[in-house]
Amino acid sequence: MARILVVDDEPAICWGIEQLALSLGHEVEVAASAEQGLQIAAITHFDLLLLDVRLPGIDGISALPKFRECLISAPVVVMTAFGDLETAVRAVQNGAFEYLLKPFDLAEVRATINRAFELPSLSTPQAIVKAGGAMLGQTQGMQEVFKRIALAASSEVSVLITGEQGVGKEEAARAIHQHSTRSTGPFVAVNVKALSPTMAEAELFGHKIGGSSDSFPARNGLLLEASGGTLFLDEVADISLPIQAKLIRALDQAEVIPLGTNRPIRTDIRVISSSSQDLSHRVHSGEFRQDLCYHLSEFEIAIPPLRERADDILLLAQHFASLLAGEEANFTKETRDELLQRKWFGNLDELRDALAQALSNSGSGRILPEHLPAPIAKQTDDGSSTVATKSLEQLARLRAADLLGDPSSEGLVYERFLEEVEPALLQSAMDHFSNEYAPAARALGLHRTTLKRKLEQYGLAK
Ligand SMILES: Nc1ncnc2c1ncn2[C@@H]1O[C@H](COP(=O)(O)OP(=O)(O)OP(=O)(O)O)[C@@H](O)[C@H]1O
Repeated sequence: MARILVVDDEPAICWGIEQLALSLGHEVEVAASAEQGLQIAAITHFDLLLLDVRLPGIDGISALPKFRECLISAPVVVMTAFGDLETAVRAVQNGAFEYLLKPFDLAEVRATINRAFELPSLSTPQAIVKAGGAMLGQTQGMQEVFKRIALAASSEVSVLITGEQGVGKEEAARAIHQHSTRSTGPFVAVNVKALSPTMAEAELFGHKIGGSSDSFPARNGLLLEASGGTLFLDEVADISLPIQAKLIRALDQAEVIPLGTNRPIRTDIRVISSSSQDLSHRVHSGEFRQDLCYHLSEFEIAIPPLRERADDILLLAQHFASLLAGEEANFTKETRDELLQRKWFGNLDELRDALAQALSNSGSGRILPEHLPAPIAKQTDDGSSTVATKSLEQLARLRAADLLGDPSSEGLVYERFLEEVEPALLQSAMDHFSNEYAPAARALGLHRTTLKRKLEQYGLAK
């Protein structure tokens, strides 16, 4: 049995947690403000504190250091409905071991209480955290990411960040570095895909040119450059097996042996990696070393694709447009609807690029749907691409905008537009029905002679 203090000004939340904790066999006291909670904590021993952020009087995070003095090593769970990266980092910095996002269900609270008493290795935050962080997100999915970034920043464990291309993996890695004790050291990002196969080893581990075999390398290599800071291995799944073997050795021993030398040099690096592929699949298929996979993924952060955090789309669109144009963009209702209904298979990269193009097409800050480029197609497993919903409509809009803006098309826009799309449709129908007019005409809903005439007109008749 443990003693739990719940500080929240919402009686219903206190009651719910109290009932749950009692059913788990714990004792509970509740307080409606930080001040009241501190008075109770000063005279009673507690094993766990559940602390709300928004409270009347002192807010929960500002009160955390005082609670820490009373509670000494007891874990603290911060509860908030207003999580952003900054809140998460401050919570961890001030001694919280986890935070719960409101609204939460009781199963989550139960799991959190149980975890608190297990005291995982990340429970002792050590970071002196810098303020700042340019990552935006108000959806549950991103709040969870912020929480995990904050936890990762407070420790030295290796981190594997997973997610589709363009979801913000590098941004997350930078945030971890920036909020960690290594923030004054270098952040060295290695784009593994871009490493030339022949030079990869030299680029990573350094090399010397000529001279005696134990002289200092002529080039330091990226691992040494990252010493004292963070090494970010972008798309780590693409590292070749021979380099994987050298890398695991370097990380295990905390030293590198530059090419052409036999003298190991000590390193002090924290590794963060990213992958848009499932690393465990690569392990199973023998393309990735299991020991390296373990070494790199002591802690994992999965960033959801943009289409699964639709409530962040407009926030991010406005953010990118302001960054690009230097002022707030004006999205019409149709544009907002269009932004919201797209799948964004290229994630934030696609959103940012689409806005850059839209701003240039619009010539002003007022962005209409036809200013946006066609959506990126989704890659299927066989490498081919399926056109994303509405991309045809978008292409049509773009082409229509071109024709409408061309004075030589005056009075001919409809005809020219049809001339561009009709042949493809007619030809597809003919191909599908092995050049037989009757079934093709039936499927198209045209008279047979009309189909024949149109095919002749476009020079497609057989
Ligand atoms: N939460 C966020 N808030 C604001 N901007 C973000 C956020 N996440 C990412 N970005 C921006 O979105 C773009 C894509 O992010 P990033 O390069 O980190 O993605 P990635 O997953 O590493 O991409 P890739 O798989 O192509 O390497 C960058 O311009 C980055 O600054």
